[in-house]
Amino acid sequence: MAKEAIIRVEQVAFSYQMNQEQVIPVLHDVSLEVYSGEYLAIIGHNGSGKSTLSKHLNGILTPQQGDVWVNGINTREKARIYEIRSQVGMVFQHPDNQIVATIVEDDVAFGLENLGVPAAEMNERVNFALEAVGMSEFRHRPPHHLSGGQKQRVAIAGILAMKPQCLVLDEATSMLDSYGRQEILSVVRKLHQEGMTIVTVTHHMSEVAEADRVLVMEGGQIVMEGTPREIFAQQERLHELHLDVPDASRIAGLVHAKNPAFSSAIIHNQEIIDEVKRLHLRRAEASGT
Ligand SMILES: Nc1ncnc2c1ncn2[C@@H]1O[C@H](COP(=O)(O)OP(=O)(O)OP(=O)(O)O)[C@@H](O)[C@H]1O
Repeated sequence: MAKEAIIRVEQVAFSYQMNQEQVIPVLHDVSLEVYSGEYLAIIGHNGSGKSTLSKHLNGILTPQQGDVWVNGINTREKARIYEIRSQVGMVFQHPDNQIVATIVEDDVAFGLENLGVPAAEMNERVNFALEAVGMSEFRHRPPHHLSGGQKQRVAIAGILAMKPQCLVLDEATSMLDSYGRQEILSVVRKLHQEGMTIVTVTHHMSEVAEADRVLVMEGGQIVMEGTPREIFAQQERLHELHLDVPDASRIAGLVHAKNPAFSSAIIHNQEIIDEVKRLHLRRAEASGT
């Protein structure tokens, strides 16, 4: 069955115009599709254009050349921007900058109020969204009493209340401690399992290992594409691009260099344990013990 694209980015170019003399070219002829139900990770070193690209996915930025289509709507159609943003929602790096109300449930309802959703439906959607991120019990709390991870969950709930098809996370875990990151990752994992399309921009390679597909950016272009396993197998190329691999891939690469029987195609911690067990078993069988 042909894959259905929710978002199409076609030959996009974009520069930031600082003043009359200074222009910073960032994206150069970038094309990609985001398919319904996939988990896509976008990686690249600082300044490679990931955030600028992600801001094109729901019309926060519009291309200077090329087009971006969200379910067939061109993001240049400013009259349809709410429609676009209710289909593709974005979560940013700083939880504090995304929270506008003084009570959690009002914050989650904020976007719906702007859309003029009737009160009964609004209540239903806020309940659903808070439940989905595990924040129902905090609904009457002021957001500034919450931890970073909890605030990000409220920000995600505000987007889920709009019933989007696609959630774009732009370094949404980078300000959080490891517990906060795990909170967000488990919410995102669950949403994806339930069918939501996820696009994540991240520097955390262990998060990338969870994706279905990875795009690597360099100098405002997409220079690599593949599954996490395909991408992380190319450690030298990633090194040239100043990118890391998950700890599990690095360890497997080191062991593989000493013992080629140990697989280097490893991206998850659990696979290291499985590989050690497999080799032990093989050795035991070979020695007849
Ligand atoms: N609002 C802006 N005004 C001017 N220049 C900008 C703006 N936002 C980004 N840039 C510049 O555009 C280039 C690409 O930035 P962008 O944030 O898209 O990259 P990135 O890959 O997301 O980087 P990082 O990993 O550091 O977040 C950088 O040179 C950056 O300084």
